[in-house]
Amino acid sequence: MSGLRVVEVGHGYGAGAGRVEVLHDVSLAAAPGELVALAGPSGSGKSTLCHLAAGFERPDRGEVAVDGVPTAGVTDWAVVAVVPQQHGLLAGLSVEDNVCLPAYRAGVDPTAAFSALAEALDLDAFTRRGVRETSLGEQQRTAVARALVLSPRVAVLDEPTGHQDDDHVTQVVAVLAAAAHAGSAVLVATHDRRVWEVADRVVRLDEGHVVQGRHRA
Ligand SMILES: Nc1ncnc2c1ncn2[C@@H]1O[C@H](COP(=O)(O)OP(=O)(O)OP(=O)(O)O)[C@@H](O)[C@H]1O
Repeated sequence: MSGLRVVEVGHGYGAGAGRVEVLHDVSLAAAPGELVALAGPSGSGKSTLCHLAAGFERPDRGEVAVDGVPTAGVTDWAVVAVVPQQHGLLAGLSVEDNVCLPAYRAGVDPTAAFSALAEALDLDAFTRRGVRETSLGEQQRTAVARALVLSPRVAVLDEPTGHQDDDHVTQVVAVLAAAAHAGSAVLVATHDRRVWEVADRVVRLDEGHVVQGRHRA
């Protein structure tokens, strides 16, 4: 199956008595063109699942793959791109260079994608500024733009609206929906109902178990 596939994943941290089992037999999928929201209480395992989906870690058990290839071996942001909870921007670079970095690395001209994302995410007023001289919300939107600049096959976003006001939440949600509409498989870990409302599916985690899925009415 194409897109993101998580099959019977178990994952934890530490060893011996201090071992914490975080994910238990978790399966989910995001097909190309689908926006899947990952919901659940704090500590339920959303970020852990995002890390695995992004390929930052290899699952202890089960499989996490994009188009059949384990994400842990994928470094190409045209295949899997991510917005980590802490954004992961390069502090020494401008907003524009952060957004365009995946394109520079891939040898792709980012001009058209950058200007569309900068306008859609209200970055235009500070694109030449260093990211250190921008607000946390601006940094978060910069990280969203960076994840989408190559129109990745899979985009994984951890709480991408957490630092946004209402108007900017609307912009981020619209950009994520547009990315899915354009063919990306989009996985969004979020407490934000406004993301759940546009999602094709909401997968809920509780203590590392999938407890329900909801198809949009
Ligand atoms: N490196 C680690 N070592 C040990 N335990 C960890 C580690 N990372 C996460 N955990 C634990 O795993 C559990 C799940 O954490 P995770 O960050 O995935 O939850 P979350 O659902 O994203 O929470 P939040 O909504 O607060 O961001 C928590 O109990 C957390 O303390």
